[in-house]
Amino acid sequence: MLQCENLVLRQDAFSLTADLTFAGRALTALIGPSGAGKSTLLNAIAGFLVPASGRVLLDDKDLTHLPPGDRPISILFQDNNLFPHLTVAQNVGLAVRPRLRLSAPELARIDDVLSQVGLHGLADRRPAELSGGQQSRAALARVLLADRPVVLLDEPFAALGPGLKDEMLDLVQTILVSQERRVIMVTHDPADALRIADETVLLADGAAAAPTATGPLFAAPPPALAAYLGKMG
Ligand SMILES: Nc1ncnc2c1ncn2[C@@H]1O[C@H](COP(=O)(O)OP(=O)(O)OP(=O)(O)O)[C@@H](O)[C@H]1O
Repeated sequence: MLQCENLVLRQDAFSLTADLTFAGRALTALIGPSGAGKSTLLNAIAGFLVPASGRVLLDDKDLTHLPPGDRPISILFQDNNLFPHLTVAQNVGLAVRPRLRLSAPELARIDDVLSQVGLHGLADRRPAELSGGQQSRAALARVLLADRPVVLLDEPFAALGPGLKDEMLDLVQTILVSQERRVIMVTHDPADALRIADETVLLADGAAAAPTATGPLFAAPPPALAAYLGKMG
């Protein structure tokens, strides 16, 4: 169970409060207007932003003051998930060996995760030799190899066309959720949340609302969500 306990997050004049429990093994979407603090909240969970107050807990263990690399958390961003000078296998291997001295069992495991994401046979390519969708799959393969229980997605598929984005969302659901990872996904798009998120957290007006079942939330949106959906037209 992941908890944001009485968190207050500040970035210059911006402030966000979050008192949330991400229970069970659900996939949660974070949605809300631009600048509402979606990335800020993910960064605090991942350890890139120190809270002004409050705690981040995973299964009752206090993570608040652990550096990002020591947290049992993987994060995927929209950009810069892959190093251009490294092959796909090396990019994925960074998850387990920062210096890339990979053992035979590790190389076999890399082959295995590449197959899981549909990149069998492309291990020796460089990112520039892959399509956008294949690059996303390679980044996801690294998350699989890292094998951390919490996975944070900060709109990693936003640059893909709608068909490819849906394919990646489905892959996230079928692989990560079936492996019982705790996935929290930032999105601008209600369709993404409705497609794969069991529950959704609305961020608006400086606060994160409690996680709510996604279908019912969008079927009867509270005023702040209705305003956001209205602006999306
Ligand atoms: N490094 C920073 N320094 C100062 N202010 C920042 C910094 N990063 C973000 N902010 C501010 O914090 C607020 C929340 O930003 P954040 O990126 O978390 O919003 P978001 O909901 O993820 O937005 P978007 O949907 O546009 O990505 C914004 O007002 C932003 O200007």
